Order: sequence, then C-alpha cells, then structure tokens
Amino acid sequence: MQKPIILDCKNVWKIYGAQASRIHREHDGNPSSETLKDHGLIGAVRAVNLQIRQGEIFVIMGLSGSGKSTLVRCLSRLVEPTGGEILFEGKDLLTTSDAELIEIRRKKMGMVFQQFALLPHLTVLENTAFPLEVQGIPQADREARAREVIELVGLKGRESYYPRQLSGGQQQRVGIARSLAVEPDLWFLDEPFSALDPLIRREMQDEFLRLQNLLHKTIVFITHDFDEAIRLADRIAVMKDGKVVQVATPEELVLNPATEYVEEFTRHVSRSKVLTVGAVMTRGGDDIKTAGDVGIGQRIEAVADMLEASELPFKVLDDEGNAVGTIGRQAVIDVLVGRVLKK
Ligand SMILES: Nc1ncnc2c1ncn2[C@@H]1O[C@H](COP(=O)(O)OP(=O)(O)OP(=O)(O)O)[C@@H](O)[C@H]1O
Repeated sequence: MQKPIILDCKNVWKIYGAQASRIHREHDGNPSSETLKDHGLIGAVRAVNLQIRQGEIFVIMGLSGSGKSTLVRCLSRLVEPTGGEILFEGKDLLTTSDAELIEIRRKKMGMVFQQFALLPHLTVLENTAFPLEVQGIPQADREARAREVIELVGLKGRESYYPRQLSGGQQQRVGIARSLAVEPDLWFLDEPFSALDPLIRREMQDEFLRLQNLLHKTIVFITHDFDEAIRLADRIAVMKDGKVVQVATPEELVLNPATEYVEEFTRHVSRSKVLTVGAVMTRGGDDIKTAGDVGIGQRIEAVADMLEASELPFKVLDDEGNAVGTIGRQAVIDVLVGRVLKK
C-alpha cells in the first residue's frame, strides 16, 4: 500500500524579475518561455507538480542553475512562490499566516545546507541544542535531547568541541544533529555533502542511510550528483530549466529515461547498481531446481557474486514471500556487460 502524501505541490512557479506576479497572472498562471524572455524574467521554477510521501527519500537532481535550491526553498516558503499550491499535511503553506509558518518551520521541518552554518562561538552541544533554545525548551531537557542526537550522528565525546576543532565531515554531522534535534516530520537537505571530499562524502552517505533506517523521516534531498542520487533515493525528480522533466525510481530512470537530458545522466551508471532482481528475472519456473532465494527488490550488485558462483538459478520471492520467478548467472552477466538496456 502507498504511504500518505506529506507534501503535495501543485503547479508551483517562481519567477524572478520586475512584475513577475503580474505577468504570471496575465498569462493564466502559465507563461511560456518566450513570454518570460520577452519580459526579461527568469523562470527559476516552472509549473512543478510533486507529491512527496511519508518516509521516502525524495531526491531533486539537476545541473547547476536548473532550479533545485529555489524549488526546495519554495517548499518551506523561504522563497515566496509566484504561484501554485503547496499542501503540507493538507494545509496550503501559501495561505498560512507568517506566525503559523514560523511555527511549522521550527517544529515540523528540518533543514541542512551545504555550508555547515554552525555558530563558531558555540560548542557542539550548544550548537545542537540551539534550535531547542529558540523553542524555549528548558536547558536540562534540551541538553539531554542534544546529547541523544550527537550520539546518533557518531560524535559522542566531542560535545565540548568548537566547530573549528572539527573536520568538515564532523561539522556536517553537527549540522545534521542540530536539524534532527527538533524531530522534524519533513527534512530538507540541500547539497549537504557537496563541500566534502569524495571519501568522506561516501561515508556520510552511508551514515545518512543508516540514520534513515532508524528514523524513517520524510526527506527531500537536493544534489547535482547523479551517483549520489541513485545511491540515496527512493525516487528522483530530474530538473531542467526550472521544470521537472521526470520523476521515477533510480531503476526506472536508468531503464526508461524520458528525455535525452535524463539519458545523458544515466549513461555512465553501472547497471548493476540500480537494476533490481525484478527487472531481469524470468517469470514462472516453479518446477525448476534452484539453489536458494533472492528478493525481488534486491539490487543486482548485492546478489551478483552469489548468483555467479552458482550452477543453479535462484528462486525470486516478492515482498510477501511468494515465488514469482527465477534468476541465474546469465541474467547477471547480461546486466554487467550492458545487454539489458531498456525494459
Ligand atoms: N534571487 C534571485 N534573483 C534572480 N534570479 C535568481 C535568484 N535566485 C536564483 N535565480 C536564478 O534562478 C535559476 C535557478 O537557480 P537555483 O539556485 O535554484 O538553481 P540550482 O539548481 O539550485 O543551482 P545550484 O546547483 O548551482 O545551486 C538560475 O537561473 C538562477 O540564476
């Protein structure tokens, strides 16, 4: 069963430039690229529709300037959209009062940005507890909560360090701890690992997935790195020139890219990292002798060694544990040598 929609954005626009609202209105809320150009306006976000479901990692991906940061800021109204609706838990944020909006942001939304934005004169403990202090939570309670999240992100023992005494990766862990301290329902991460070197970045991605396995947050994660997107995402929205050109699982994006632009991103991705057993199995085969079981949703990379080492195929089980097909060595080889391209 599909999880409930937490954030529903409908026909969201952000146009920069003089008289943007008027032009948007006069063109029935749907100005063309030519209209925007003629008036010297920038359509940073254009007619975006997205539904983000409870507990998913929803990645927004696109090249620099495609509108990712503007869109994510529109979602919490840090940037005022020019038009559209943004329903958060059923309430339209665009018609919410400022006071209520501040409450929602403080108590229900968490944000982590690329620049760690820690306060240099506060310790790790104080930085982490800071949003709780803003909420007026008593010192003993906020410190206890801060210690919990500091431990969660692996910084136990460094509570009294100052940001300058920490590495980049550790500083970002503090940023993550601080945003988790308020127990947000919806967590926005805007290129949180981009400033880190590749090895640390990978480590932080693993750490992030570990945290998500524990916390099951609803997450909107921005990146311009397709490898990062497919590692982390349940679903990916690809943006180009302010528009969302495709929303799909990593596997669907690689198998069926909607446009050449999307295909360009997927070209160098190792198929075994994104394809699941379900995409390449053979249906049926109840009477075939098998060596064991694999799950339909497992990625080929995770089962490749086992399948390759076996003379016999494996039985494929769906999420309910029913046998739905078989998969053998040949399917793995086909994926690895790139013989599986389109569904
Ligand atoms: N305050 C602003 N005024 C005018 N134009 C803006 C403003 N902010 C963003 N833009 C324009 O909107 C477009 C989208 O920018 P945005 O920062 O959202 O892209 P992005 O995909 O997040 O890029 P990056 O990955 O480089 O951060 C760009 O053309 C940018 O120049």
